[in-house]
Amino acid sequence: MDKESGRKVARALTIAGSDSGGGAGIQADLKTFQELGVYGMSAITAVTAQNTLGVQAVYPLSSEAVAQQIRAIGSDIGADAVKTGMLFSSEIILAVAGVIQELGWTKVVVDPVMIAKGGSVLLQEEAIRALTGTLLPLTAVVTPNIPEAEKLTGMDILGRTDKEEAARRLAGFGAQHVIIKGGHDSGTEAVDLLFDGRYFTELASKRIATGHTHGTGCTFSAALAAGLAQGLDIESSMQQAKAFIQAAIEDGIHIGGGRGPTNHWAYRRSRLPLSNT
Ligand SMILES: Nc1ncnc2c1ncn2[C@@H]1O[C@H](COP(=O)(O)OP(=O)(O)OP(=O)(O)O)[C@@H](O)[C@H]1O
Ligand SMILES: Cc1ncc(CO)c(N)n1
Repeated sequence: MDKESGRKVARALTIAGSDSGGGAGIQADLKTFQELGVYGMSAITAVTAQNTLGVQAVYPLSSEAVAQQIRAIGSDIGADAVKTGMLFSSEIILAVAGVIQELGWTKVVVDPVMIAKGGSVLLQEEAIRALTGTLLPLTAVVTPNIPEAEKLTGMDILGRTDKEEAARRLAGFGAQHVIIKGGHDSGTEAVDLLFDGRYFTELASKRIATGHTHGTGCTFSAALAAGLAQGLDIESSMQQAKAFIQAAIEDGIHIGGGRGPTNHWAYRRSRLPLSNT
């Protein structure tokens, strides 16, 4: 609660890696929270030296440093929703899961970031078991892209039936909801599949032909967490997140010599009333 205005302020925390280029990771998450009117906070897991051309170096923090940042927030400010992004190692995953449990947070969005679009490793191979074994049981929504869903479940995903089976397996690890994202699919639409443990719902949008897709997954999961922080249910949060990322991709920012970032202010601008001037 803001004591002076008496208004309740929605608060969201991202636990993720820093992208020096500003298009993905912590930077994308905080921009997204801000654009959606949510107070953003961060616990940094690793610093990456990164730009539109790729990841040049990764410097992970100690699991203690990560846990302390989260506890600092939990013991004072609090968070209405949390998202995780790049977690890098099993030590960091175990620490994050431990503190989330300690603080009793339930609106937890897990984006199981593994490999950057340029191919750099953002999650060590041996950490996959820690993710499925300790973090997914605490998760309200897990948001893998197709290669991540394949890795987590150990199965190939070739079509809709496989996607459904993978979603069931991810729910089997304890995630309450699963969204398998369709950015890596072929086809004229980008179709995201939501599974709530019983039913499947699809959310499709026109696939945009663009090279400016750096940070799409981070931005989508941050928008999802922002919606949950604001008290929306999972389906409404997903609709808002899909509209947010669609606008951000459509209006990509043309900077750098490689895969450019999306435009985090495009959604707000698309909703502004037209001026008469
Ligand atoms: N070209 C596109 N056109 C429209 N929507 C897209 C496109 N690419 C991705 N999306 C949407 O963006 C969101 C993120 O999906 P995507 O599969 O790209 O995530 P990701 O691979 O995890 O991203 P990242 O590389 O940042 O980790 C989803 O809602 C997806 O449907
Ligand atoms: C720090 C960071 N997190 C996530 C991604 C995935 O987009 C990235 N490239 N960098």
